[in-house]
Amino acid sequence: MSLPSQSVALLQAARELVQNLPADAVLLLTETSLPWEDVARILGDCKLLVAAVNPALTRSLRDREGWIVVDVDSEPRPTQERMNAALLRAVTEKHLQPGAHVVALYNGIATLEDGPEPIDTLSVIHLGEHLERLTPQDLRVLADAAPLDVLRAVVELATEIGREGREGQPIGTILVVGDTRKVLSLSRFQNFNPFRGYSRAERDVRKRDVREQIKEIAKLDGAILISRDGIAEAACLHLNARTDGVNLRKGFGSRHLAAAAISKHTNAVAFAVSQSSGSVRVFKKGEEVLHIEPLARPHIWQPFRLETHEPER
Ligand SMILES: Nc1ncnc2c1ncn2[C@@H]1O[C@H](COP(=O)(O)OP(=O)(O)OP(=O)(O)O)[C@@H](O)[C@H]1O
Repeated sequence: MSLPSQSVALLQAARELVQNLPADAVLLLTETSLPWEDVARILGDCKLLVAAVNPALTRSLRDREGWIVVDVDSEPRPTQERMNAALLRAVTEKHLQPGAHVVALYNGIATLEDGPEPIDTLSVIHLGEHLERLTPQDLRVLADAAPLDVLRAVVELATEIGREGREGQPIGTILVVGDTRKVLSLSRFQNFNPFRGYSRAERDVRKRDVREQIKEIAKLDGAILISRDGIAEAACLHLNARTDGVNLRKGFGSRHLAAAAISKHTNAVAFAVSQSSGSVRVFKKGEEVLHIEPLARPHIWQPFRLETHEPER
């Protein structure tokens, strides 16, 4: 197998951009297997991150010195989202600095129904302030509330709810993670619990399809409670923790206040997704410890810049 000439040209362009801009790394998001020796030869000493839809494609690369395999889930999702997820993961795993410049190669123009497609697009991505907000240290601040993989899944869920809304409408919610018994004792159900009757596997937020279901549930009024091992336990909760002594900056309303208060009176962390801005604020012990501006809301979040270059023919 040899590299198609278009891929050769794109890889050469990526290498030149890394040297001349300069940029920090090449991110290769591939849907097909590639002759990796050729890729290595063309990219030379560029730092390379490889993310593949099918994990079998990158299995042989895991032990390769200097190459970094970034895991992305294999569920069908738009390329832009997959790339954002790969970049976010590369940052949280410390392969990239939050302010890094990355040359990304991927298939941006789908021509087949659902078959794997060759890379055809090159983008220069300047990771901006939105990612600076989400370093591994930040996640570690939350680490005693739940294991890292659960926190990552909840961060992803919260930012997606903030970014996407539902049926074209922005939505807000509160996701409370951990200390379930105490949280329930300080809450009341506003409606039937929609998670009732489902198995643990069907409520595990580490699974993408479960997160998709939860996005639907997030439309309902009230908070969603997730156990520290990542199982969605309850929704439609009105949080009743006392709010006196909770100091929030001006401009926050009752949703953020309720999130801060529940985190003050329990060992849970609370993610408030703002309906008005799409931002996610995480509270622990009554204080805001993390602020995440969702990616790919380009009309609002200017720091994320994307420049697309067509390959020269
Ligand atoms: N104690 C609570 N428990 C659960 N949800 C609550 C609670 N208080 C308010 N909410 C939710 O927050 C909504 C009102 O949000 P409000 O605009 O007052 O807050 P906010 O902090 O400004 O949030 P946003 O940025 O989303 O507007 C309510 O409709 C309800 O869904």
